[in-house]
Amino acid sequence: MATSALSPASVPFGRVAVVGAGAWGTALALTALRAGRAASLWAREDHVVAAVAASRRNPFLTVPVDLPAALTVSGDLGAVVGGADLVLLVTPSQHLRAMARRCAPLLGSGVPVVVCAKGVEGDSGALMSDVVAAELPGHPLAVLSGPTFAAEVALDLPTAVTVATAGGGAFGPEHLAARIAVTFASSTFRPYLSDDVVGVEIGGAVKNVIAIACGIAAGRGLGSNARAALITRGLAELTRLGVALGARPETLGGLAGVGDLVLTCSSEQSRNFSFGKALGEGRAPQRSDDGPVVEGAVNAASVGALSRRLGIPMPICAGVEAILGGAAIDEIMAGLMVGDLRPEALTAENAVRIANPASTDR
Ligand SMILES: NC(=O)C1=CN([C@@H]2O[C@H](COP(=O)(O)OP(=O)(O)OC[C@H]3O[C@@H](n4cnc5c(N)ncnc54)[C@H](O)[C@@H]3O)[C@@H](O)[C@H]2O)C=CC1
Ligand SMILES: O=C(CO)COP(=O)(O)O
Repeated sequence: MATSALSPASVPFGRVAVVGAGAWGTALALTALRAGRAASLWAREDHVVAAVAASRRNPFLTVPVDLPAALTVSGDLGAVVGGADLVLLVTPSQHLRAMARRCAPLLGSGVPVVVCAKGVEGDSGALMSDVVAAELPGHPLAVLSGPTFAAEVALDLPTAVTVATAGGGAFGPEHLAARIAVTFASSTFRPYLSDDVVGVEIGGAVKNVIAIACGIAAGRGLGSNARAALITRGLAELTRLGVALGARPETLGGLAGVGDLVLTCSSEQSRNFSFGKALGEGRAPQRSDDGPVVEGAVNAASVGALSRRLGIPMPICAGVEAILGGAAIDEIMAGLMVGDLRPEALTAENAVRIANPASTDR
């Protein structure tokens, strides 16, 4: 069993329940098991429970990894979350509220909940942590995010993540983020701690939209320079939105911002990037409600609505939203190259300045 070098004095949570047996929930359950915890996984689909029972494989996981017999996979939500002392919510963002609501009467009193979905709620523009706080009052909250292709985590390849909890203060051994970190830490899975929940969440939600933009550019054959520009100016967009919501700019320079942008915007392993690439090539990307989630395709609109409500200019995200609404790709991409020439704004100080709604910085 791998051991943790991080916060060795923290007591790990012993029984981890994972709600959502998609690729990421499955990989996180495996990570908990590898770190020496008991883990159980709730699957929404009967066929997933049946497939695991028959072959120890989950069809949502695209790599051939056998799930150990020690991993309980069940469709009985109460049985999965009832005995847990830590619960991970890993459903797509647009279904997270309903899942949290279903969990409410089933969770033990005061059991901490970790948000692992990446997105902003459609109607409300709420962050996932706010959604869960509203549905599960009395349960301490954390967010786990970062550059983490589920397939690579399932294959036990080296990965670093950020675990964020609100409230600040020193990360002593009793701190929730420290306890969550040791629960999952191993020689191949390294959590870092943060007290900037908003920054970590905004990074994860917005990078999916930027990844679609990068995919579109790749599909259109716009080259590597364009991709680097989209990643960097995408970082400016998620930084200014995050700062407007109270995040610290340096959080967006970390794993949950730059780290996840670099990963998702430069690999066809990313569903968001691949979705964008198909669009850029003029193909209709395949998507279904029961298939792999493409969060950016849903979140382009929710991020767009939130940015407009706050008066934050996010032209790349707005461009993706417009393309998904039927606008001509070439016109939108060309539109990103015009406008007043202005100082580049990416530093902490500038991020605060450009969070000013009066700015039209691109
Ligand atoms: N796959 C990855 O590499 C990573 C995914 N994430 C995030 O994790 C979240 C879950 O994504 P994946 O595990 O990749 O999903 P997936 O694409 O592997 O599977 C789809 C999931 O959606 C669930 N689902 C579909 N309709 C639902 C409904 N009405 N209610 C509840 N659940 C429903 C399915 O049961 C299944 O678990 C997303 O927010 C994603 O952005 C985060 C990091 C890595
Ligand atoms: O969030 C992810 C990696 O950190 C997964 O990205 P995709 O959903 O684009 O595959």
